[in-house]
Amino acid sequence: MVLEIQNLTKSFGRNPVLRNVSLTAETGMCVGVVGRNGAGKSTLFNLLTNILLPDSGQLVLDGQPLGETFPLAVKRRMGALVNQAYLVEQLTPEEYLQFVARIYDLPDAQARIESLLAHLLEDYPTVRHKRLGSFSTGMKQKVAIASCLLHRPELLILDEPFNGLDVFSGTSLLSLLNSYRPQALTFISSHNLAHIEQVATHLLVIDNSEVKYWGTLTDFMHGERAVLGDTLLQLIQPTATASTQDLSWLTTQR
Ligand SMILES: Nc1ncnc2c1ncn2[C@@H]1O[C@H](COP(=O)(O)OP(=O)(O)OP(=O)(O)O)[C@@H](O)[C@H]1O
Repeated sequence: MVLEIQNLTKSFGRNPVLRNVSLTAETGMCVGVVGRNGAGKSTLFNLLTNILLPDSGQLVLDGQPLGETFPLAVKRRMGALVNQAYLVEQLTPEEYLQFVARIYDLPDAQARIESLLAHLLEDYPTVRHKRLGSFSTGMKQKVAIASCLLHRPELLILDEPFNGLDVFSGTSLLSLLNSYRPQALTFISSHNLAHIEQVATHLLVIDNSEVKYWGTLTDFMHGERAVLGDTLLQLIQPTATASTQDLSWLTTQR
């Protein structure tokens, strides 16, 4: 799969969020999308999943422009965790994934469902009969991630998948994503740059509505064993200064 993002531009009212975002990426790449709060990462993911329409620009998949409404056949090739993970809270995790399997027309998904849930939810045997409404934030997140992977998507879009995950679950998800990487083109965002470093092959840095960097992670780090966060700060906040706000009312001793 080859995805071309061509000059995507999006504003909300008078607020330009993305300007002329362009790149070409293909199966096997994992693109880490990073930038400050409000930089436009989720907006980009919403454009990639047809939740939002661009003001201009387009997406081209394997040479075919996707148009305003992505064809169903294209949507079936995608798996996405965007915005707040939405689950049917009355269902157990297994029932929910069976529901997702039906949407994707997967007749024999039971073995997949069992193995994914058992991998992602370490206490699966004890929680398997509980309704999702009673799950913790992190447990819900893991079920949502399982629902994105069930149909083996060729385009995997994960907006902040590590949110709510404990250190063990985060490590387990990293290993799963690294194993799955050759099967798909993955876009992933995270403010935890240690996670991005461990999973991304490529980096897309968005700042001030524009692409500040697009390329391999290795090139971004100039081939050095630098810390990704430091290199990123140099790029998007070269004259970083401490806040000048007077917060002594908060920080002085009582
Ligand atoms: N539906 C909307 N209507 C109006 N403005 C929006 C909408 N969605 C996002 N925005 C604005 O677009 C900008 C980019 O938001 P977006 O959620 O894409 O940022 P982000 O990079 O994902 O941020 P974060 O790291 O905080 O999750 C922000 O200024 C936000 O206020």
